[in-house]
Amino acid sequence: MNMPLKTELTDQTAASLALHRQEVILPTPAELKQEMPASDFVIRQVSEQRQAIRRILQGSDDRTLIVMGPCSIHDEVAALEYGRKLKALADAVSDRFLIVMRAYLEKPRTTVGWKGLLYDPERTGAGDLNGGLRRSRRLLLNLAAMGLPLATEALSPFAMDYLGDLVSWTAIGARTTESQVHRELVSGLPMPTGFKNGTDGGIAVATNAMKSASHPHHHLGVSATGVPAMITTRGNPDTHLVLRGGRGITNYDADSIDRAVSALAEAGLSTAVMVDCSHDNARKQAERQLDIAREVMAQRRAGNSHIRGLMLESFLEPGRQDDGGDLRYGCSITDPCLGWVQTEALIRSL
Ligand SMILES: O=C[C@H](O)[C@H](O)COP(=O)(O)O
Ligand SMILES: C=C(OP(=O)(O)O)C(=O)O
Repeated sequence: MNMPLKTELTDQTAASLALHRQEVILPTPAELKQEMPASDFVIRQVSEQRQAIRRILQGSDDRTLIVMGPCSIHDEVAALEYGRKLKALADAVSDRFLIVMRAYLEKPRTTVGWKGLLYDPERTGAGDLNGGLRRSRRLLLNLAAMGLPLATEALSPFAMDYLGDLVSWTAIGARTTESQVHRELVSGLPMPTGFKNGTDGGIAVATNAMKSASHPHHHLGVSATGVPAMITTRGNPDTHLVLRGGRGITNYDADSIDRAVSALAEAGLSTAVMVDCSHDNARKQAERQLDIAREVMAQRRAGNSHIRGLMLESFLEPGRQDDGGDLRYGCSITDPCLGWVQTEALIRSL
């Protein structure tokens, strides 16, 4: 196992650079995967789950894809308890829904804040990617062992190299959909990926992202063995739009969805749409997700076959809490979530 190692920078330029940044050596993706391998069974399961998601997005399976779970994971014990409950629910409704668990390990921040288990698992502010990578991979392995398909937000362009083999669906968030680096990343990802609309509610950034990510790219990266590499990607044919509202405006109503579908069709892109019932659509009030999910499913039942998925933020306990002191078990420390009781009742009622 690689021990953390602070590099000594020797020449003068490097010394001045060292004032601005420090380096802690991490395991390479290949080393971490060797230390914590995914079994052949899990690899096959992930591949089948990705295929099942693709079938829904392409319309050959008319179930609804639901990506749901905590806004962020800060406590692995609570995440595993949530995963067990979710798996039982997912099995019970599998004739109507394909449920994928949000196992979000990286959080994009509007300015600053805790960036997720991957970066700072003890939430001390000091950062610990060595610990975060291992704890993140262990958690995904344990959740995958339950048979759950897993979703993450792909934020760091490098994190997927460590964890992507366990992920069945991923999102590019509202704050990064416009980023060329993220579009290049998605172009090389092996799983279906949703691009969120921008934080201002505009969908053009997402349709541009889908076009860009469907093409091959060459970009600067790091190989599985940790050396600089030119990465050549194939283009990802399995991207779709996620409507999450923006700047006080919601976009889950029938007119907004129609406008989005027309824009996608005009651009020659997949018209499969997922509605994120949380974020700006819920105006950060978790309980609004209940009505939004019902309203969107009603549109679907009324014949809007472009609606293929929902996203929900849900955890064991409702609401959110500020981090620090005695934390309420199973309650979000980032955005507010539905509690489990509300979540289960909602899914069964849909
Ligand atoms: O989904 C979570 C948050 O909306 C996102 O990470 C931004 O959070 P922030 O505005 O609290 O930084
Ligand atoms: C940060 C998230 O969403 P968005 O990018 O829509 O804000 C999220 O889904 O956790």
